[in-house]
Amino acid sequence: MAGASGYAGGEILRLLLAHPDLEIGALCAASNAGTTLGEHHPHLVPLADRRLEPATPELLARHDVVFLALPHGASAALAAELPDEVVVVDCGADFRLRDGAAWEEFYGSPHAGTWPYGLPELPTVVDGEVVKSRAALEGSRRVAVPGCYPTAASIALAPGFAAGLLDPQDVVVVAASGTSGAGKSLKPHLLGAEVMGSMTPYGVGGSHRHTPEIEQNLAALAGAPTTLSFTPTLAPMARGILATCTARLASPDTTDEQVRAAWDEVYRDEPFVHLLPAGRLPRTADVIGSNSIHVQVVVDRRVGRVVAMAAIDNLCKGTAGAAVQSANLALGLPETTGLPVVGVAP
Ligand SMILES: NC(=O)C1=CN([C@@H]2O[C@H](COP(=O)(O)OP(=O)(O)OC[C@H]3O[C@@H](n4cnc5c(N)ncnc54)[C@H](OP(=O)(O)O)[C@@H]3O)[C@@H](O)[C@H]2O)C=CC1
Ligand SMILES: CC(=O)N[C@@H](CCC(=O)OP(=O)(O)O)C(=O)O
Repeated sequence: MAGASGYAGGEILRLLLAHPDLEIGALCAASNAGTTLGEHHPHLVPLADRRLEPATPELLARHDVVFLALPHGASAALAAELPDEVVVVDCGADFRLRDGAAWEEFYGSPHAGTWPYGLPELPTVVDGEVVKSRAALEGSRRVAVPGCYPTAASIALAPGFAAGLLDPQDVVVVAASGTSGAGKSLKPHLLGAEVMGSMTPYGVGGSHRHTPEIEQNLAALAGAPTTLSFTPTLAPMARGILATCTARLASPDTTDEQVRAAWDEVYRDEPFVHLLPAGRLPRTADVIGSNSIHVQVVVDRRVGRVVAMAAIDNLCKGTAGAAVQSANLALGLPETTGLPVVGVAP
């Protein structure tokens, strides 16, 4: 694994320590190569004395599966040097977008390509048919793990687009994230004094790089371009994302029962997506430490909009859990192997 000293890398290792079929190989980093894992992740007790090594393709290529948990742009160069037969699971953004122009606009560098999208339970359209994204992950040697906000927002809204109930124009997503979403490197706006007791919007005005990723996921289902207003917000908590998403009903005649049935049909058999009983609302506190997504959907009849909400742990289902779930599919293992459905509460 590369990026072992970071937040996403640490969470992947926490999950792998409980995985019955995967053995943890080399632990790699960059500036922290030579230090022990325990200096960065004291909670990973069984691995505390393991020394971090430089992330070279030669070392990583000796593994059956390589998890890359690196800053954007660093994965593509490393992945290009790994053999085709190695399963490479990239937690970064490098291979998530299909539209190269959107990549260049939001990331400001040349587009590296597109890999199967590591959100197995997301419905998508292939050859005119709605299928789950897991189909493309089974046996794949490459996986692009989604961004954390796109995971929450896409799962919240997808059933409405899959069933043709929603208007793809004027979709609005406002989502709050814990600060671990920003990674471990020092950033002045993430100092305790800045974050504690305060919520702050950022990436406003359509500038956040997850905007085209959410649009891509929804447009695939809507069969038409989607226009999205996305506003992320920093919340004073370490983990968790709550996405509150609204979209116009395509027809005012759509009943509440039809809306609920559409969401129920898509997620009824999903082990990690839980459509909450009517009246209960998703809370980040209920999913921390788990690979679960809690979803609720209601109709705001006054304005003819659906309000779809999802809560995830950004580090688990939002990154590391999706990475391990996708690796399971790539390797032909049961998809849920080693992944917690139950969180830590209160
Ligand atoms: N945090 C989250 O909630 C989510 C994160 N992700 C994605 O996961 C990836 C990792 O994020 P996160 O763990 O938060 O980031 P961190 O900043 O916490 O960790 C980054 C890791 O990458 C290593 N690294 C940095 N540059 C290089 C390089 N050039 N070559 C090899 N290793 C390098 C660092 O090593 P060192 O310590 O030695 O510098 C560190 O281990 C990112 O792409 C992020 O977007 C995706 C979804 C959610
Ligand atoms: C709170 C916070 O800063 N969150 C990160 C998103 C983290 C993530 O999932 O995204 P990537 O994998 O695309 O980096 C951000 O807004 O940049």
